[in-house]
Order: sequence, then C-alpha cells, then structure tokens
Amino acid sequence: MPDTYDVVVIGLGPGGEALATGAAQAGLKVLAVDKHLVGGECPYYGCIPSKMMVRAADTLAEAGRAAVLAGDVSVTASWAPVARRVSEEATSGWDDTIAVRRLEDAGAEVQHGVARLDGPGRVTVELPDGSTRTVVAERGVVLNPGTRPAAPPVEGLDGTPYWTNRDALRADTLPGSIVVLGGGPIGCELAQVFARFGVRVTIVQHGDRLVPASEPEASAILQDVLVAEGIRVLTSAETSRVTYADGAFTLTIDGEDVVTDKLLVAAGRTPNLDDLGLETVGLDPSARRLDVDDRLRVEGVDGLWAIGDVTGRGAFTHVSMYQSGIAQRDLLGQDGSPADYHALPHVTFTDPEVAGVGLTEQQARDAGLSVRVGSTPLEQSSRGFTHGPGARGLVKVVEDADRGVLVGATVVGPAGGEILGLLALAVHAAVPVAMMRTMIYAYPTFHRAIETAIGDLS
Ligand SMILES: Cc1cc2nc3c(=O)[nH]c(=O)nc-3n(C[C@H](O)[C@H](O)[C@H](O)COP(=O)(O)OP(=O)(O)OC[C@H]3O[C@@H](n4cnc5c(N)ncnc54)[C@H](O)[C@@H]3O)c2cc1C
Ligand SMILES: NC(=O)c1ccc[n+]([C@@H]2O[C@H](COP(=O)([O-])OP(=O)(O)OC[C@H]3O[C@@H](n4cnc5c(N)ncnc54)[C@H](O)[C@@H]3O)[C@@H](O)[C@H]2O)c1
Repeated sequence: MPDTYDVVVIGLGPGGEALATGAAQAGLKVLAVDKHLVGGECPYYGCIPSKMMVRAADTLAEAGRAAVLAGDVSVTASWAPVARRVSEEATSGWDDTIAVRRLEDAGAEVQHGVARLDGPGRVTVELPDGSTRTVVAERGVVLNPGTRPAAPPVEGLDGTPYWTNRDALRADTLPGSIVVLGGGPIGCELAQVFARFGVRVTIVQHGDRLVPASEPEASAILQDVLVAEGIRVLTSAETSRVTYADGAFTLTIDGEDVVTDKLLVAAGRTPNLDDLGLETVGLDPSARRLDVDDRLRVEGVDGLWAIGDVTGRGAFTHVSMYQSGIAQRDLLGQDGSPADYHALPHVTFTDPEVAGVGLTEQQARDAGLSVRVGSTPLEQSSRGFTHGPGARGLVKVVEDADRGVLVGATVVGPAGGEILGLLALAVHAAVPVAMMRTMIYAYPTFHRAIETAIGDLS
C-alpha cells in the first residue's frame, strides 16, 4: 500500500519550502521532496550568493570613488573573501542539512529524490539509492520545481565546458577574461561583479538593449555605466559558433572571433516541467509554464497547485514566496486575498540598481490606458548632487491619467530597490497621484526625486 499524506510538495524552492513548513505547522501530514538542495536556486546558486558578490564588488567601486570624495584609499582586490563568504556563510558548502532539519522540526517529512506525478493525487519518488516509492496525496500536490539554465542553440556550445550561474557562483578563483552570453539580470549583475574584480568582460546580448524587461531609459543608463567601467557590451549580437581548445573559448560573434578564458551562459531559463509526469494528469510536459488561477490551482487538474518560476508570473523569489502563502491558505481551506500581480516589483542589483514595479510606459500604452509619464535624472536631485560619483540614475513614473493613479514606476540609482518601496506601495494601493503631490518628502533624500518625477507628469 502506498504511504498516504495530506500534501506532497515537489520541489523545495523558496515557496515550496515555506509552504511545506506552514502546512506541517498547521497540522497537515506533509511529504516535501527535492532532488537537490532544500531551498532551491535562491540560497545556493542565485539571489543570496550573487548579492554577496555584488556587495563585495560595490565595496571596491566605493573605494574607487574615495579619490574624488575623501582622499587616497588603496585596495588590493581579492576574490578569496568573496568565495569564502559564499561557501561558508551563504551555502554551508552547498549543504542543506540545516534547511532539512528546520523543515523536519516544523513537522514535515523530507525526502531527497526525483519526484514525478503518477496520475491524480499520486507521486512516485526515485530515491538516491535507485529505489522508488509511490505515495498518495489526499488533499493535493504542490509543484515548485523551478527552472534550470537554458542552453541557446549556438553551434558547438553543447560540447564546451561553459559556465552557468551554478559554476559562476561556486567560483573560487576568477578568470582573466569572460564572455557573458545574455544581458538579462543574471548576466548584468555578474558581469559587473567580475569586471570590478579586474576580469576583462564582454556582454553579448541578443536583443538591442540590456535588461529588456525594464524601461529603455534604464537600459541605456546601465549600458553607459557598464561601458564606462570597461565592459565591452555588444547588443543585437548573434553568436553563431563556439569552440573550446587549449583552455580557451572562441566565439564567432557577428562574424568576428572573440577569444576568452571563460564563457558564462545567462541566456534565460528552462522550466523543470519536462520530467515531472505532467502527462499522467493530462498536462503537456513540453509547456513553458503551468497555467494557474488566482489561488495557484493548476487549471484543469483537481488537487494540483503550482508556485514559483514555472507559473510564468515573474522568476523572482518574492513571487515564489507570495504565491506560497496563497496556495497554503487555499490548501488549508482558509480565506485570503487572491493572487494579484499589478504591483509586482523587481530589482536588478547592478550599481546603479535597476528597479521597477507594475507596467512600463509601453506596457501601459499597449493596455490601452490613457498614459502620462514623468521622469527626472537622479544625479540632478539634491541628494544626487551631494552623493557625487555613482549617483547616475532616474525616477520615472507612469500614470493612468483617467484614474489618476500610478500603474508603474522605475528607479535607477544607488539603492534603487529601496527607493522603489514607496512607489511599489503607491501602485499596489492605487494611491491617488493628487495625494502623492501633497506628501512631504524629506530633504535631501533620493526618494525626494519621486516628487520631481510626479511634478513632471505630462
Ligand atoms: C544567479 C541568480 C540570481 C538571482 N537573483 C535573484 C534576486 O536577486 N531576487 C529574486 O527575487 N530572484 C532572483 N533569482 C531568481 C530566484 O532564484 C528564483 O526565482 C527563486 O529561486 C524561485 O524559484 P522557484 O520557487 O520556482 O524554485 P527554485 O528555487 O528553482 O527551486 C526548485 C527546486 O525544485 C527541485 N526540483 C525540480 N524538479 C524536481 C523534481 N522532479 N523532484 C524533486 N525536486 C525537484 C530543484 O532541485 C530545486 O531545489 C536569481 C536567480 C539566479 C539564477
Ligand atoms: N535581481 C533579480 O531579481 C534577479 C537576478 C538574476 C536573475 N533573476 C531572475 O532569473 C531569471 C533568469 O535570468 P537571466 O538573466 O538568465 O534571463 P533573462 O531571460 O531575463 O535574460 C536573458 C537574456 O539573454 C538574452 N539571450 C538569449 N539568447 C541569447 C543568445 N543566444 N545570445 C545572447 N543573448 C541571448 C535574451 O535576449 C535576454 O535578454 C530572470 O527572469 C529573473 O527573473 C532575477
């Protein structure tokens, strides 16, 4: 007889781990399965280690700014403390013992293994010793399998020892040069980190601008800054071929050969949906995402919830966590607000940070809204002026003029993600722009530039 649980969670990314914890604490019998590390990509190969690297690189940049602001500072950059922090403090040597114990203490049963659906309410788990167990989930199954790095279709790439985020975040030494294929958040954050540690960096971006999900003005500022820091940025660039010999990669980019020590592929993600047994419940295993309703129930299948990157609602830890709370309440039969993404924030942790919430100007126009925009350069604010080097940035707001509320905003600048907080609340709560005009903005803060941007609405 298969073991019976109330809930089986497949994949323990940030949301799956939180849901398994919460459901177990609420008294449900929970089986939590992950084929690798409990916590998923974010704590081991994503947000946390990358932000430690960003912090280190920003420290170097600030030291470099001292010459203008505070006198001579001499820093000999070393990757060793960065690699040590990532290995010891962030990931405990890529070991999830503590996370497993935390989940077990909450009352869940934790199982390492590859889980697959085996028809409605049934899951098989392939255990590390090669054996298999089948379990029944009486209340439901929650899918949180996340994504893996996508390999773009470039001739020769497959046979080469290229890096993905997993290798880059485990690096204990840095190469002399690196080509970063992909100018999204992963590519830009890591490119700037490596460049600030002295690596010769080239970013090769398919599209015509970096971080294309952000406003074009934000992309332009980021590109200017990266280029000024010595990064070669190739946009609208096509890599047709990659070879690897004698410890070096050769990429053919728009007909030109570029030779590099390392190649980091950060060209998007592939959802881990292809080996999940989706076909056993009538779903398409080649789908790019799972369609879920506003309670995170997978459409068309009773007793199945999905959360995280595979729902296609934004590949961010805060989305995974947000959805987790809603799915957990639904599983427990509790009331609560349905999922709503109109004020989804995102921050790319480059320096300057590129932060956004809600709709871009173009998205608002495409949605047929009556759009007014306002913007202001951050370096021209009083705080930007006193800040001096490193203050390059922007605040841009997008208003639905018919309703008189902001539907989107962008902040580029030092601590751009923190400045965004005020605007995220405004979009979330539909605070009238008229009310935002009457607010007192502390002088001289960066967020005071929001008042200027609102004053520019036209
Ligand atoms: C370099 C990098 C930096 C990032 N920085 C940020 C950031 O600053 N801020 C931010 O919000 N987001 C960031 N992200 C994105 C963030 O990591 C993800 O959005 C986040 O991890 C949420 O993913 P998830 O919940 O879908 O699952 P994931 O974290 O991807 O975890 C999925 C888990 O499922 C397991 N799994 C998959 N299939 C199976 C199976 N069949 N059986 C058992 N287990 C399975 C996997 O082993 C994994 O542990 C970053 C990502 C990367 C790569
Ligand atoms: N700070 C953050 O919140 C943060 C940081 C890193 C990652 N993430 C999340 O992880 C996800 C994955 O990040 P990502 O940067 O890998 O993906 P992405 O899809 O956001 O960006 C990948 C970029 O690579 C480009 N590209 C694709 N194929 C290419 C090719 N052959 N040559 C050159 N360029 C190519 C695309 O045009 C795209 O702009 C993101 O969607 C993001 O949500 C978030």
